[in-house]
Amino acid sequence: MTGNSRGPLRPDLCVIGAGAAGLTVAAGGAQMGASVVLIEKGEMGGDCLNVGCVPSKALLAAGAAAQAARDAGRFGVRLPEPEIDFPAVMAHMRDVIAGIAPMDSVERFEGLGVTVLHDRARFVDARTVETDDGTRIRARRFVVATGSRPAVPPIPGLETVPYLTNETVFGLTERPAHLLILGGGPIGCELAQAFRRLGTRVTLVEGGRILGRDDPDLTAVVRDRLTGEGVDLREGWRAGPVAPTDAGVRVHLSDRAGRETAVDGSHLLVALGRQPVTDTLDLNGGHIGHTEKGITVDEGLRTSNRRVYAIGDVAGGPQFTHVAGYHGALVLKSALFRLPIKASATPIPHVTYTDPELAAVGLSEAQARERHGDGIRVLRWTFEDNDRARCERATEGFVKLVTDRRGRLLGVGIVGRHAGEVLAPWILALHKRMKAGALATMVAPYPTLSETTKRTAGSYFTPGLFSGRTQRLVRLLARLG
Ligand SMILES: Cc1cc2nc3c(=O)[nH]c(=O)nc-3n(C[C@H](O)[C@H](O)[C@H](O)COP(=O)(O)OP(=O)(O)OC[C@H]3O[C@@H](n4cnc5c(N)ncnc54)[C@H](O)[C@@H]3O)c2cc1C
Ligand SMILES: NC(=O)c1ccc[n+]([C@@H]2O[C@H](COP(=O)([O-])OP(=O)(O)OC[C@H]3O[C@@H](n4cnc5c(N)ncnc54)[C@H](O)[C@@H]3O)[C@@H](O)[C@H]2O)c1
Repeated sequence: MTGNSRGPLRPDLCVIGAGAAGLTVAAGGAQMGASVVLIEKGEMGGDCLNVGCVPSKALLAAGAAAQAARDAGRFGVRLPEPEIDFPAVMAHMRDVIAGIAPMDSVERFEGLGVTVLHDRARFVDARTVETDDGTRIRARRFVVATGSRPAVPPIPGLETVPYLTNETVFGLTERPAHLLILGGGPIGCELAQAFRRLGTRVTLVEGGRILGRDDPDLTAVVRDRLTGEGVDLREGWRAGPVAPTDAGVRVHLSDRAGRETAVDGSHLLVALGRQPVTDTLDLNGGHIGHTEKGITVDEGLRTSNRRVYAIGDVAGGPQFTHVAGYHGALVLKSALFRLPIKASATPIPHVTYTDPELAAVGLSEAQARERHGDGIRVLRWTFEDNDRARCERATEGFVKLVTDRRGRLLGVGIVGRHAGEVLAPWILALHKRMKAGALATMVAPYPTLSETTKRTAGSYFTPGLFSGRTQRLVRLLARLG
């Protein structure tokens, strides 16, 4: 780097935001020989580590431990109702974060040679970024990776009650008696199950249907489990005016038919989607086009300013940590090696970590019908037909595969135990544009949940394999001796 204390810093790469997206670029860039300035205004690691994936999965794990004790009777192991030490659960969650944090720390990044500035950044012109303390950076390329924050819609009265979002819920010190959750997306569903299993009464309000971007056949299984475990699920009800009560908060609900009702709780969690963090960047000053959905990028993740990339949640596409990391790797390829990149070149999987998990990659049945008409094939294999699932008494769920008429894989959805892990070979198969035969002919170890993969793919061939034609051929060959 050729910067000095008076002039601007002049790195090869200036990365704004140290979440999953920005850290991927900074670590990879520095290790590949580029000079890198990384600017972060808050905590290293961004949302995923501090207020997102990691704490939510740690709470789900604590909830799963409690539920395992409740369900142990099925195996002939009888345990009393588990006692939940909520402060200890939260300490477990913080300990998990603390264990991962060194990977994302200032110390590690400085050790890699990255210049880390703990400050807020904004564009002052098309090729200069400035931090609040006045440090100027004129980089060869900029990468905006400022992420997203919870969207808080203008629900009347919301400002009159203390409400939680993902930025505050993991800081609770006492277990909520009755948690009202607005929004049945991945955040709402995961936290509803985690808190319910940890002994909180939970009411989940969703204006449409839960996990609305997923195949309804798959979400039905998650719905059954949530309600079965006692989550009071109000689908089809939109949250309206909110008001404080003596014991907490009341939310008025209305449905499409114009009916009205209300729900009361001790705490309110708003999980109604995300909004990109663009407001303090002065994007217009940097000649960077944007909408309320995020920074506008092309297939190569470039903004309207050719020096500037935008990646991760702020780029307005699917909002997942693995997408942020994927974007980061692509940008390194483009910015450092000048190679062409295409963000849509590979299918993006997603997993919701409820129990049972819901995992999917590629097209859903509805999307496949829209694109390919009725010539598609839809194949299923249930967890009930899997011996490992039976041994573990986890027979809820199924694999749903969609292929074209020639057996080329179009998409797969799995709802069931460890669905996110079972999805892996399907992701590879879709990435490599394989046909069902490739998975049907592999040997899967017995008894594993992964046998569902082989069986589902194999069912593509069942009608032909066990047909009258095959039977006639076998009899003919037998007669020939
Ligand atoms: C509760 C919850 C659970 C989730 N669970 C999962 C999951 O299980 N799996 C999954 O794949 N995804 C999950 N996600 C989504 C995932 O957290 C995000 O997709 C991911 O964190 C996006 O990474 P990012 O780097 O784009 O943004 P972020 O992680 O938001 O990082 C952006 C960083 O930029 C900084 N910043 C912003 N503006 C400036 C500025 N002007 N100057 C300097 N710094 C700035 C911010 O402080 C922040 O640290 C979850 C999200 C939530 C909220
Ligand atoms: N496991 C994971 O990968 C994971 C987990 C959590 C979050 N995330 C990411 O974070 C994103 C945000 O999650 P989210 O759950 O906050 O948002 P979301 O957009 O997925 O879900 C918000 C839900 O709120 C509902 N809604 C909106 N207004 C409403 C109202 N007035 N009343 C009732 N319901 C209303 C919508 O119909 C929608 O279903 C996800 O889309 C995902 O990209 C991923």
